[in-house]
This record gives sequence, structure tokens and C-alpha cells, in this order.
Amino acid sequence: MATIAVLGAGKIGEALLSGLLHGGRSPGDLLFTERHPERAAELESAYGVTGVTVAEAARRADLLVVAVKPQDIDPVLAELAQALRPSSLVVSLCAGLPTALFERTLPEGTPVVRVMPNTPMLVGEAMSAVSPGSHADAEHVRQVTDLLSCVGKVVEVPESQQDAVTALSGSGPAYFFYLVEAMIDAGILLGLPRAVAEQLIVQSAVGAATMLAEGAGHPVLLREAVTSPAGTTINAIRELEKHGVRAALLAAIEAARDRSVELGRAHEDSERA
Ligand SMILES: NC(=O)C1=CN([C@@H]2O[C@H](COP(=O)(O)OP(=O)(O)OC[C@H]3O[C@@H](n4cnc5c(N)ncnc54)[C@H](O)[C@@H]3O)[C@@H](O)[C@H]2O)C=CC1
Ligand SMILES: O=C(O)[C@@H]1CCC=N1
Repeated sequence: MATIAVLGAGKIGEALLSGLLHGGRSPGDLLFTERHPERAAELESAYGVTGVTVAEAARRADLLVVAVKPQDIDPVLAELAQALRPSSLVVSLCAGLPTALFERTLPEGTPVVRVMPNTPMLVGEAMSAVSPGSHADAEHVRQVTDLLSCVGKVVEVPESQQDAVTALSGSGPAYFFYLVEAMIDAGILLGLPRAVAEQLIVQSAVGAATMLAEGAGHPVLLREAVTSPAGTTINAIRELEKHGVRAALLAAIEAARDRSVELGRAHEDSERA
């Protein structure tokens, strides 16, 4: 079985480690790197996976998943460039960073696959989009798709769409959590106990998501089915429209896309400086 190293075991790195273990990978096939020793000790005891340096991960792993913040990429790439084996596959989960950045820094010909996952990976329900860099072939994409299929669904998109994907599904869970939080607040406003409001809204979210995932119908039709003539729902919809919620979502997701583009450009600027 191939050895997989997760470089940067924060929120998404830990979700991946945990998901791969749940998906049947053995702890002996996994490595991780973490710059904070207390965090490394915590992960070793929680998952039985070994923490190593980036250089050791580069020497031992067949597939290396980079999961540090985009702003922390430089030292990781510098260490990888020194020790990477010629046959290794590098997978980046970093928002905004193009595969070309990795290809410029890593040994000539290193295959790189860019991925945008999301945190529902923790519960095996990630949505991940994969894009091959210029030295990655269909077999590399297949390897990464197989890996991520253990922790959710996977689509392949051209790299030119990754900033949009980042804004939509990478950040997407945050928008749903934000809505849920606001709807629970509405329950409090209406005088419900918090625990009851939480249960009502979380189960409504689970039910609505299950209907969508099971193909119960187009979202417009599903919403129409809840919206009775002269009923309650249409009053709420009128308020949502009056407050420009649809336009706010379009603008919000566009702003997230712009930030993803900016993260890639900021890196190019710092390379030139
Ligand atoms: N959090 C999310 O929902 C998503 C995050 N991403 C991407 O995943 C990457 C990680 O994000 P998070 O997990 O949220 O960040 P995080 O800050 O929780 O985790 C990053 C981890 O990398 C470690 N690290 C940094 N430099 C290191 C080094 N030189 N050696 C070893 N460890 C090092 C940090 O100590 C930290 O634990 C980012 O590039 C982000 O754009 C992608 C999709 C979703
Ligand atoms: O907010 C961020 O930058 C990361 C990337 C996508 C989700 N979280």
C-alpha cells in the first residue's frame, strides 16, 4: 500500500487523516508533519499515526498532501524540493495556489494535483474538486480521486475553475453554518428554548439536504412545494427578497472567488520581490 503524508495537520489535514483511517487505511501507511509539537503529540495519540519532519515525509511517502495555509507554503516547498523522490506525487489543498507555483519550486517533472476539498470530510461527506497540473497524467488524477473518494464525492474540473470552486464548495459549508446559526437566533427571537430551536433547524437542514442529494427535485420546485398560497412561507420569502439575500449570496461568493485569485497573485508578487 502506498505511503501517504499529510503536510500540515490542522483542520483540513486532520479531517483527511481521520477520514482515511475511517475509510480503511492503516495508520502504518500514513504520516503527518506538524510544526507545533503539542499538536503532533495529540494527533499521534488520537490516531496512532506517526509525526515526522517535512524532509522525512518527502523521503518516505509516495503521495504528499500539502495542507498548510497558503501563506505558509514557502518553507514547506523549500524542504520538499530538497528531499522529494522523483516518483512522488504532490497534492495541494491550498486555496488559491496554482500548480505552476509548485512546479516552479519542486524538482523538474514533479506531478502536482490541485484539490479543493471541504470540512465535511470529517464525516465522510466532503466535496472535492481535482485538477491536474502540467506534469500530472490521468493515472495521477485517478490515484487522487481514489484517495478522496474514501472521504466524500470527487469531481474533476479544469484548474481555471478552481478559484470559483474554492468560493462555492470550499467555503460553502461556512455559508450553511452561518444560515443555521441565524435561523437558530430567529427561534430564540420567537421565544423557543435554544436546544429546541437547534434541533428544529439542524433536522430541517439534514432533511432538506437529503432531499436534494436523493434527487427529490430541483431546488426551485422543492421550495415551491413548501410555499402554500396565502400561507406562511411566502411571507418569509418576501422578506428574504426585500433584504436582497439572493444578491448578497452572489456578491459574497464572488468576493470569496476574488480572494482566492488574490492569494495566488500575492504569492507571485512575493516571489518577484
Ligand atoms: N479549513 C477549510 O475549510 C479548508 C481549507 N483548505 C485549505 O487547506 C489548507 C489548511 O487549512 P486549515 O486546515 O484550515 O488550516 P490550519 O491552520 O487549521 O492548518 C494548517 C496546519 O499546518 C501546520 N503547518 C504550517 N506550517 C507548517 C510547516 N512548515 N510544517 C508542518 N506543519 C505546518 C500548522 O501548524 C497548522 O496545524 C489551507 O491551504 C486552506 O486553504 C481547503 C479547503 C477547505
Ligand atoms: O477560508 C479559506 O481560505 C479556506 C479555503 C476554503 C475554505 N476555507
